[in-house]
Amino acid sequence: MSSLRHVLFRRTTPGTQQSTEQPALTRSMGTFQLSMLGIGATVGTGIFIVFSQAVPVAGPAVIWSFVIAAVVAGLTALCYAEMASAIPASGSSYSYAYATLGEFPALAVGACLLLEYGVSGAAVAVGWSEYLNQALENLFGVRIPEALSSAPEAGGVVNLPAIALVAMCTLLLVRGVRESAKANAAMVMIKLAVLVMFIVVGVTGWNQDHFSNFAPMGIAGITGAAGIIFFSYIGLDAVSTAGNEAKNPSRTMPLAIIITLGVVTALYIAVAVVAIGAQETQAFEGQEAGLAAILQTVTNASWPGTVLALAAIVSIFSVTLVVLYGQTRIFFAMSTDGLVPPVFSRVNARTRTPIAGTFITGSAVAVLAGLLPISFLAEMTSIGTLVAFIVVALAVIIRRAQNPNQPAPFKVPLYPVVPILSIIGCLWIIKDLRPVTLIAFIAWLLLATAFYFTYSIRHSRLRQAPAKEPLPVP
Ligand SMILES: NC(=[NH2+])NCCC[C@H](N)C(=O)O
Repeated sequence: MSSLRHVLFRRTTPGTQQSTEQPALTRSMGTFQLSMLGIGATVGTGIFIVFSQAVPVAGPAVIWSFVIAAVVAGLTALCYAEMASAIPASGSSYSYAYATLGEFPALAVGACLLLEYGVSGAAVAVGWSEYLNQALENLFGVRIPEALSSAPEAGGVVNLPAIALVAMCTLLLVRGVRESAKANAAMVMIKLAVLVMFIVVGVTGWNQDHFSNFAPMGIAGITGAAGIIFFSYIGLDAVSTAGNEAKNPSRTMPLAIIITLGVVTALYIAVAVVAIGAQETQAFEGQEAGLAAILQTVTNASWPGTVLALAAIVSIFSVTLVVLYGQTRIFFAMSTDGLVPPVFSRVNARTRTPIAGTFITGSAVAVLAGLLPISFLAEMTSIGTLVAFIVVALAVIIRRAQNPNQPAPFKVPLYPVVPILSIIGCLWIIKDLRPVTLIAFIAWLLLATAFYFTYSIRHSRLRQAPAKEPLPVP
């Protein structure tokens, strides 16, 4: 029994395992590209659609909901920043769990990340076809037939646009990380520009009266809406999947996480203030293209609808790209540790990308996006993400306890308040998830456990080269 425990919790320093004979990933991303990666993953469809759900719950005080959600996400972001600086590997929270908790918990976190990245990438790609159709209709008056633009569960045959989007991202990722990062940065600039445009144009419709009945649903309304809004802040952690491809990662990764947090928070809160100022509260409920409708009212023109639909297309493209990137790098990390097959860490000498692993990941995500009942899986991405967040906050505490003298270039302020509040914040959002989601999540973890005992335990790198002592964690 104690030997099984020894196996399950065996651990080592990640990032040390890249073999020297094989081609490795290259370090080409600096602070700017890494920040673009973080913003690319975070600013998605959430900010474009969240008001119709959140404003009816909180009223104009939704502004405070945005602040609260930012604080919860920010606490987590700080924990990620510390771990990214201490353990600059590519596997995000998987790698942090591997170094602090051991192999089996790390595999379970890997399963959570598969929900946060792979599955949520598919869910995001599904949303893309709707925006594509909206833009096609606005611009040319045509739509892709229902049968070819929605999955069987939604009354179609196959969701071709979703598959095409995943295919484009896959091809881009295969070409090289520098090319992908450049394309992503361009798309991020476009989506940021459109949100800034919303703020500048929207503020001209300012009406102080919209703030009069400020918090009709009180504190409960404000916190309830914060839970809904939290989704919009997910993605700050994507920076931590780039450890092996960042220049000077211990410094640039925490910096990029904090820059992402700052930019996204400032932008979201400004968008919220302007949206409330420009439109009376009652109008938000049930409003489909919320931000577009606000600008159309303010300008009395129809162009904002088209611009925002195009922005959503670009925005989702970059989310899908970054999320798919993250998934391939998480698999890369797991593969170098021997927990998933070696094909995921085979790097092509010319492109310096894990080509085969990227194609396998892309194909699986494409199938999910094109055919499967994604709405159900999408609910599970939230819990997978939140559990991964909790593990990172725990990892901060455990790492400091295990290696009190080991410096991390970035340390969370107010330790241990920040990681503890981060855990409480995540639990507080989990508590509102539906019970069925929790049950499905546990089933998913059991599946991962079965995989561990049939594959990982026998192929683990730590089995092949058993360490007498667990190596010290940096
Ligand atoms: N890693 C992820 N799960 N990214 C998707 C995050 C969604 C993004 N925050 C949005 O507002 O649309």
